[in-house]
Amino acid sequence: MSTMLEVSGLTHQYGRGERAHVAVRDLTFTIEAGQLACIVGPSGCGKSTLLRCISGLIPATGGSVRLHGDEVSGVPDDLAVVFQDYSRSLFPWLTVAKNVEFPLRWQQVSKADRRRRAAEVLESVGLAGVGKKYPWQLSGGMQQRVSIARALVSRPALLLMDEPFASVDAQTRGELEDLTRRVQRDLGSTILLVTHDIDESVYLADRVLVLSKSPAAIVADLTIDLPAERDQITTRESEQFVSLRGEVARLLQSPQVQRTGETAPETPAPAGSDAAHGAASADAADSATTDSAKAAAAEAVESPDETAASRS
Ligand SMILES: Nc1ncnc2c1ncn2[C@@H]1O[C@H](COP(=O)(O)OP(=O)(O)OP(=O)(O)O)[C@@H](O)[C@H]1O
Repeated sequence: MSTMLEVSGLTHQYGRGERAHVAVRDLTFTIEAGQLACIVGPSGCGKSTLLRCISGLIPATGGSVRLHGDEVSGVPDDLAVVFQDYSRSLFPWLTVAKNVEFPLRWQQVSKADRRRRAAEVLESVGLAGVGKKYPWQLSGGMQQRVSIARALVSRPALLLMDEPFASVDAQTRGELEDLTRRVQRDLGSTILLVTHDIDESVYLADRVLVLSKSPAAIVADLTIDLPAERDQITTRESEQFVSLRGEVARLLQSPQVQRTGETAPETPAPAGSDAAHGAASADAADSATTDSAKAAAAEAVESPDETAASRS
């Protein structure tokens, strides 16, 4: 697998002087082409800031981001973002088809090709035949499908998703999760998705990165070795799923996460170094990441006082 995204020593500080706030500090990791990685972490730890830096919407104040080897400085053409708030992402005065075609207007794509590609991608997200409607004529879940279609129409090298299913009901959320995995498999997309939902991260991902409190540091990088074919009922009932979700939940309560990145240990060797630099085999990375998770979980169980103290 080739490296799609390389984040090295990424730091972002909002403001200056006394008002300065370091949201992420010295983050290093890579995402391989075709991977679906999820980021989880406490509220306010810097997840959205990280995605904004990766997408070039805001500049890093330290370190670098590379997309297939090219340094990101501004929003790359072959990167797309899906935000939580679909109602503010779509243009209400444009039809669904025109919304989806929109990113292609700035590319050398003929009108006929734009129409064909929009229709194809709408079909791939289960919205064949709704191109002539307006976004406000659709349900919330359908509108988010339109946002996903619009993100996919330009065949991005990297798709970033920031809490994409947080504003829809539980059943729609499950459908959109399955859609995301299907799209990733069918199109070979590389996806980095932020979520607050532990179960969702395990269900969706090939890999889960757990961040500490702000400024975010990577506390664990877990390989999710569930079977590729996943099902909302049987996968979530499986022993492997329950064990993995427990591992992520314990990590999120561990002192390592509850400390801020100021005091957290450096990016853990398991995934931050080996997997990140492609130096280790998948098996080695897998066992190492699991070990780091177990160590953090053990720490959480063994030092409840410290956990409580660090939360206060
Ligand atoms: N434009 C901004 N100016 C100043 N500080 C900001 C700005 N945006 C975010 N922050 C601060 O940076 C920190 C990280 O914010 P960010 O939104 O990245 O966290 P998050 O993990 O995505 O949060 P949540 O999980 O609640 O969505 C927070 O303390 C936040 O208050």
